[in-house]
Amino acid sequence: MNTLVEKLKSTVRDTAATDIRAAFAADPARFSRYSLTLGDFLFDYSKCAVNEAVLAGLEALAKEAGVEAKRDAMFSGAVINITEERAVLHTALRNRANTPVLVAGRDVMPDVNAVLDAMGAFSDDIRSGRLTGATGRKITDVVNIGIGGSDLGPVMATLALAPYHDGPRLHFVSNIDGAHIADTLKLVEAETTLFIVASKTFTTIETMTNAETARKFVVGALGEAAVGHHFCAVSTALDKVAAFGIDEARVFGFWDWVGGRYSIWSAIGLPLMIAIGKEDFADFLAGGHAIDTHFREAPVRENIPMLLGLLGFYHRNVLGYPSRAILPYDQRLSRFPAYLQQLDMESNGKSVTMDSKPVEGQTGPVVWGEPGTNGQHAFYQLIHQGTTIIPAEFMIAANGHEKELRHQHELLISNCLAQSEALMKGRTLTEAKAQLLSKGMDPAKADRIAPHRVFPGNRPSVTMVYDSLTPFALGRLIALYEHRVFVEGALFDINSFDQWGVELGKELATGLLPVVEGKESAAGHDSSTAGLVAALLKAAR
Ligand SMILES: O=P(O)(O)OC[C@H]1O[C@H](O)[C@H](O)[C@@H](O)[C@@H]1O
Repeated sequence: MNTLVEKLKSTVRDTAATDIRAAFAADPARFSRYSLTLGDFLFDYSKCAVNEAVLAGLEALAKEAGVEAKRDAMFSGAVINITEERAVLHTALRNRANTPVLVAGRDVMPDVNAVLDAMGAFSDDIRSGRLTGATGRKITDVVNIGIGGSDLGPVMATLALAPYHDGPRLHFVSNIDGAHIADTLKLVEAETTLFIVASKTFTTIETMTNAETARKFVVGALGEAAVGHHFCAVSTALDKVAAFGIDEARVFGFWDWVGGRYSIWSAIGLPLMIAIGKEDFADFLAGGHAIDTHFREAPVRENIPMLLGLLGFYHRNVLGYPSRAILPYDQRLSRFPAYLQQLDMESNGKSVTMDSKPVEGQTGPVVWGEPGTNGQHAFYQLIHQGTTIIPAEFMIAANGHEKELRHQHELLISNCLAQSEALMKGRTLTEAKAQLLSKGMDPAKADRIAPHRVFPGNRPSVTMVYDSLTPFALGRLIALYEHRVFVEGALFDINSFDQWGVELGKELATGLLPVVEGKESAAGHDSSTAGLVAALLKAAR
């Protein structure tokens, strides 16, 4: 692998691959050469530092890392999450072809379909008012209590699909900060609210604590007997749910082969289904399935998730770029960067190989972003002129949902395209100076100012275009990123499906609680931690 990476570095130098501007000037067919379509989805990677030699090098890397074989192992239900000894089969949840998917020799599709049917029936009942609160009033508000993978997906997708939202209002509580649930409870009435307690493990302290607070809210307003009418749960730990007192008929299960950050397709998607209805939810699943089929079948050079993953690896390990920006020109995708932070950084923020050795080279980059055009007025300065090169990933719909505001959508499109063009083209010193002189500036001043107005250019980006942000398009986009993360993890030779890095902080927080409560001394903690505890206790009222 290392030899191939080194070879690719020389290829980049020898072929001047990073001079993207020159590559465009030399090849009028560059866009058609380095873009792909899948239905109404267009993936343009021509503004990256690639050429035939680089792509051949990346293909060789994929071969050496056995990416295709690893992909096939995932889809076939192999235990690829080796530290937790689990298969990785979120793809089964959106397997609309309904072909058998075997886990330890048993087809899981009947169970998947049974839960989907149960979710559909429950969601229909809530949306139609057949299922009411304890006093017979219709449910008008649903509060999802969950965190991480049990929150970010539903939050992101519900916002993304706002034009399809015709069910009850949705609210999301995740943070242990009492402000989150307190502010949310002010917006709802106990009589007309359904709480979904969403937790894969049903042990997560934030979720369990917020659920208890919600329970008190319901009991305080309507009495203990009302709890059954106002709560339901989503979990893999059915025994623990029973202990919380939620009726079995209101528990929607999923399985240990669904990772938290890959669980939007499972019963964790229940709030989304209640918002948009089961038919639109099925379209969302179908979008994910379309990408699965493409990922499994298309050869590497025509495979969008494969190329996106290879480009990610290339940017990180060959060109040395430490982060990537996710820039949706789609206001309703405003939580997509946050969603991808968990998907990508929790999956690929690792330092140990599948053979339990330290990784050589770099693993996952820092992932961040904001919707355009807001970002343009904030951090794009650094992307254009800073000393760090940040590959940008733009996404834009051909059509907004607001037909009457087409003019605004045209402005949005022109801004999106202008940014990637500016990043690639840049502005030379000569151009900058000529522009100032043409405005009548005196030459000495122009000499002084022009360097500040230079844009280096050759800054890479990909652009993804889709017809409009439908449930299908959203499902496709999420699955595309899931598989890109898979491809990068396969190239890094790490386990993308565990998350031990979140454990230490949790353990220490548990140990610190009695200290913060003033029940135990801070002895044994470092002086900073002890000093901070003392200051907070002193100020506590
Ligand atoms: O769904 P839960 O079991 O409550 O877990 C919620 C989240 O917490 C954990 O700390 C993990 O880092 C996440 O991957 C997970 O999504």
